[in-house]
Amino acid sequence: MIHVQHLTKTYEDLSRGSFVAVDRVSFSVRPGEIFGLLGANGAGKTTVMRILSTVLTPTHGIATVAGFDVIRDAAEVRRNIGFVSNNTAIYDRMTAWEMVNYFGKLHGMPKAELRDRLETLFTQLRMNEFRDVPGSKMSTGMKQKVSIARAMVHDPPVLIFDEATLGLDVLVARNLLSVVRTLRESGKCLIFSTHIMSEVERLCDRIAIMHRGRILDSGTLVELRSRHQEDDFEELFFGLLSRHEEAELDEMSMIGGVS
Ligand SMILES: Nc1ncnc2c1ncn2[C@@H]1O[C@H](COP(=O)(O)OP(=O)(O)OP(=O)(O)O)[C@@H](O)[C@H]1O
Repeated sequence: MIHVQHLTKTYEDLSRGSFVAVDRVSFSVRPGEIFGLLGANGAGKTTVMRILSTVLTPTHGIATVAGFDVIRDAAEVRRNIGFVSNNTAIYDRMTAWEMVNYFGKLHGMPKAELRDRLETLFTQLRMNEFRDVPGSKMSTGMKQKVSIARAMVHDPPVLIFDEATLGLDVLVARNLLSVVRTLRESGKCLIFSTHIMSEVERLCDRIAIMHRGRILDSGTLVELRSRHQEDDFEELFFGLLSRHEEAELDEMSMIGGVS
């Protein structure tokens, strides 16, 4: 469903010059699977997600979603994905129902089909009790559900969650994770980025650990634990990062020694 191969993104930055934010990243995600991108701030997760949602173009490499190339077939990719982040705009004066309906119309959905879809979504996400509440009166949890419903209105096979639990209280974050699990059961292909280790541990079928634009390792939790002979996931994560940093320092000192 999602195939990413040697994906690279370089930003031209005034202070840093040419900066490689994503460096030859490769992974695949299947239907019915939750793939977790785990990394600290600045690891490059959002950049990968933005490339997959066609907001950014890669500098090198290939990314396809549902068989469509993110550059050549951007419109098809957008039809096949839903994007959920933590800062989706919620319009103060529109009700939950109006907002999701509005996005369905933007996707060109016929009226009757859209109404049925909204009924299904509002039931599935337990949104019926606030379907007529305007954005200005919604709690954070309600807003997050509207963002998810909005991303799902056209029933895309692929859903991208970029740091979607950021700023949510424990209960709301827990609900969101349970929605993500339900989506997996319905066969959706899900990619989920976070810096919270317990979330990937509890939720993701496979995990890629990202640091400074690179994937340091990826696999199921069981595979990662056995490969690194470490049961404590936090220790595993920091061990990987520090070994990577040491290797980079060695590389730099070798280059320094040669020149
Ligand atoms: N438009 C841009 N121009 C220059 N540099 C950028 C731009 N966008 C992101 N970066 C840099 O690219 C790197 C990766 O950023 P990105 O937002 O993808 O990481 P992230 O893992 O999602 O982190 P965060 O959780 O902080 O969003 C960071 O060093 C960031 O400063």
